[in-house]
Amino acid sequence: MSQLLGVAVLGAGHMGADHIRRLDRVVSGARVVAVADPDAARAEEAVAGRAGVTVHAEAEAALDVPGVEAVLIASPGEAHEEALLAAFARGLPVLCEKPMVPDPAGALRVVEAEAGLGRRLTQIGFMRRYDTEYARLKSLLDSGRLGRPLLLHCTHRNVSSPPYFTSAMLIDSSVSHEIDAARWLLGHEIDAVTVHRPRPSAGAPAGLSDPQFVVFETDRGALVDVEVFVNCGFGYQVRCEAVCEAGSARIGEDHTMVVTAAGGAREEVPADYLLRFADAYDRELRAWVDATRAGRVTGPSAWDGYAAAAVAEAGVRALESGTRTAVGLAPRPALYAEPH
Ligand SMILES: NC(=O)C1=CN([C@@H]2O[C@H](COP(=O)(O)OP(=O)(O)OC[C@H]3O[C@@H](n4cnc5c(N)ncnc54)[C@H](O)[C@@H]3O)[C@@H](O)[C@H]2O)C=CC1
Ligand SMILES: O=C1[C@@H](O)[C@H](O)[C@@H](O)[C@H](O)[C@H]1O
Repeated sequence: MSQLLGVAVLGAGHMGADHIRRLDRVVSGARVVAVADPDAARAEEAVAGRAGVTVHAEAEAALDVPGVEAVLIASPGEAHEEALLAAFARGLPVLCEKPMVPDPAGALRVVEAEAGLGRRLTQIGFMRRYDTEYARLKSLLDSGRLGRPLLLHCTHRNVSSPPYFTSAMLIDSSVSHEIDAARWLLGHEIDAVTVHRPRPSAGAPAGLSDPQFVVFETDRGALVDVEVFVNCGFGYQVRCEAVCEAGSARIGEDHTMVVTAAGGAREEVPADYLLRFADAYDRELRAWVDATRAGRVTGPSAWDGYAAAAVAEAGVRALESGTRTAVGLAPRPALYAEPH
């Protein structure tokens, strides 16, 4: 491995451009070597002013650039399976944005391909695991001081959704974070989903079922509810309260500054995930670069990516049918025997 980990970034949109900036300016130990995006203007804009970075229309061309030692996938979810398999074929470690692969059959093919290699190469971009508040909640639950967790109440609000957003994406794009966070915080698998739809907000695009109220049942008897509202109009809010046998713990309420002036107080609300989770993305990439340089793979695994896809797919079916829907998970390969 060279002194600075050479990274190819696939996809130079919102997340890709932000990760390129992060690899270049925030995280030490890595350098961006190649960027691929079919939108050449976007790729050029993302690498502007950076010497020694090549730009490509095809993902595989970027992977084959000399000096590429690892891959960061930030293309749309539908492109992830092909990119992951191409990285595996070259033995390259990967940080793949969520959703790992949106459809569970494709996600399982990725798991099987990695298990076939006999070693982990993939870390999935579930950045909440690197957020200070989530990490503190996880430590508290793991300590057992509050007894067994019984309920998680979650809120996930975005100011507005992108134009391509569908009702299913509230679950498989947005709630995918709560699916992973719940599995990780509780150490349980999710085995059933019910989705309730209140009347849609007048602030949501016509035809979008927004907000939604999602209820997950876990294999050890806990319940997780998620209010997801992606056109709330007022701010980016991600909250979670764990209710346990001997107490409760709440995160996501005191993240920003409170400004007191002119006889009143005003709490700032972040506008989007890039602001709310800025530190978490930094820590996520630092952990990935450090582990990769040390020849290790840590963090959310391809199995976690598959489990999230399977639960989300059951959630989308529950949304469409209006009924409680069971989640079917394939057997977990030995490679992923460690707890999530
Ligand atoms: N962890 C998080 O909080 C977030 C994660 N995401 C995830 O990041 C990924 C990218 O999302 P955004 O940046 O918001 O989307 P975006 O639409 O802003 O950018 C995607 C870029 O990928 C390019 N692209 C399309 N096909 C490609 C291919 N085959 N190879 C390389 N590039 C390709 C597009 O031209 C576009 O420039 C998605 O998986 C999304 O779910 C997005 C927002 C937040
Ligand atoms: O991952 C993300 C987006 O893709 C998704 O669309 C948003 O709802 C989430 O808040 C954000 O974290």
